[in-house]
Amino acid sequence: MLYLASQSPRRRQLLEQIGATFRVVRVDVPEVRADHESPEDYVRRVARDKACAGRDALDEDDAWVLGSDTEVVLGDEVFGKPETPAQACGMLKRLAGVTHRVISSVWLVHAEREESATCISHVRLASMSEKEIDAYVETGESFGKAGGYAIQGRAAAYVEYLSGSYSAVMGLPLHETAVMLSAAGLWASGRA
Ligand SMILES: Cc1cn([C@H]2C[C@H](O)[C@@H](COP(=O)(O)OP(=O)(O)OP(=O)(O)O)O2)c(=O)[nH]c1=O
Repeated sequence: MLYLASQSPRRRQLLEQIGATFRVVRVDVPEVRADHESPEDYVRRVARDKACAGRDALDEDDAWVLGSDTEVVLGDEVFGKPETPAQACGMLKRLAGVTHRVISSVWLVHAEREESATCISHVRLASMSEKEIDAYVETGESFGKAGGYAIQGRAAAYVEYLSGSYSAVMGLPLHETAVMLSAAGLWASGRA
C-alpha cells in the first residue's frame, strides 16, 4: 500500500492527477536548516525525514511511504513558507524581477528500500510594484507556499520564465514520482 506523508492538499491533488492509489499519513517534521547544510541537501533531508516519519508512524511491514519537500532558493538563501503578510511581502520583494531556483525532492521509503529524486527548476518572476505585491499578499495565496507565491494561482500572472518541472514547483515532481512508483510496482500508466 502506498501512503503520502503530507498535510498538503496540493500534494494530494498532484498525486491524484497521475491516477495513483494511496492513503494519507499525517506527519509533522520540523523544517530547520542545519548550519553548513546546502539548500539542496536540506530539501533532500526534509523530504526523507517526512517519508521516514510516515513509515515509523504506520509501523506496517509492507507500507511504501512518499515524502516530499519544496523550497524556493535565492543564491544560498532558502525561502520557506511565510508566516505573516510582512514576511510574504519581504520574500516577494526579493524574488520579483530576478531568477530563483525551486528545489523539490521526493523520497519513497519501504522497510527495506528507498528511492529518491530531486528537481531543480528555475523561475523568473516579473518585476512587481509595491502595490502589486501588497495586492497579491492580500489575496492570502502566499500562505502555506514556499517563497510566498503559488505558480498555480494568481502568481501565474507574474511568471515570466520557467525551466524544469511545473509540478515540482507546485510541490511534487510528478514525472520522477511516477518513475519511482512504477519501479516499485505501485503505479502503471493507464491504470484508473
Ligand atoms: C513555489 C510554490 C510552492 N508551493 C507549495 C508546495 C508546498 O505545499 C509548499 C512548500 O512547503 P513544504 O514544506 O514543501 O510542504 P507543506 O508544509 O505544504 O506540506 P507537507 O510538509 O505536509 O507535505 O509550497 C505551491 O503550492 N506553489 C508554488 O508555486
